[in-house]
Amino acid sequence: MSDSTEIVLSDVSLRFRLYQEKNVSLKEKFADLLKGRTAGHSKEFWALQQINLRIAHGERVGIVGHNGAGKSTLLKTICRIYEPTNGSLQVCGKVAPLLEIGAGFNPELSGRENIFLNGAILGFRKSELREIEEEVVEFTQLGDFINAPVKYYSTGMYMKLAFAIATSVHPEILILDELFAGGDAEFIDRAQARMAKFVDSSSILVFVSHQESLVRQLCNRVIWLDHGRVVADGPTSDVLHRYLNK
Ligand SMILES: Nc1ncnc2c1ncn2[C@@H]1O[C@H](COP(=O)(O)OP(=O)(O)OP(=O)(O)O)[C@@H](O)[C@H]1O
Repeated sequence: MSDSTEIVLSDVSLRFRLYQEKNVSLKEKFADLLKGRTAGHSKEFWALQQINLRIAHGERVGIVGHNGAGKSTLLKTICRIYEPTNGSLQVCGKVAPLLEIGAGFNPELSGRENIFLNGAILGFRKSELREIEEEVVEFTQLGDFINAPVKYYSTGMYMKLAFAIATSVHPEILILDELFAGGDAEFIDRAQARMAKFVDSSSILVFVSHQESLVRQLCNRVIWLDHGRVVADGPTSDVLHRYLNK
């Protein structure tokens, strides 16, 4: 694992266009046409605004903020699912995103087959995946369900499999969104222990959560987002203290 693993965002802003359903009269349509405006009304919305961040090797970063603050959008931008509208992004290191349960899974394939599919999407070779296959199966504790199509899995079962894959292939950068939502208490305990091991291998972790205790436990740095802007960035206890007493 290289020491140069890092994520750098320079002045990153991201704009969404919200298309609005609106009943437009024939007269308005005609006026739009004459003025050269296209049909359909859109409103611009800046989900991220001038974000400057450097996340270095060994950092475990928690992202906190109100609903709609831009946390998931920030993760998706780091994973290159969204292209910044302005600014630039540099990511050095292999990224394993664990963003939406079931993303990168084929519902018709079994859990075991999805280890290979999901692993390949994460950029790992078949031989590397064969080495981790049994360990992943064991961690999920899915029993015979591992050979059943994942379309029959519950949310919690999906999550066990997705989490086990993402944390067994030893990515340099692990990106997690609300990781433990839907998991049972026993799984959460085992997942946290596994996570601590992953974090000890000194990669980068970027973790979005509304669960203060998890952020406190896993992260050594916290970024507080508010309406798409960074309002605080620093040691976990300092930023959480400010965030919780806002
Ligand atoms: N694809 C999209 N198109 C348009 N708007 C979007 C899109 N994705 C997110 N948004 C909007 O961008 C804003 C930020 O959303 P985001 O999901 O990043 O928030 P969040 O901080 O993760 O919220 P939560 O804590 O509720 O998960 C919200 O207002 C959301 O409605």
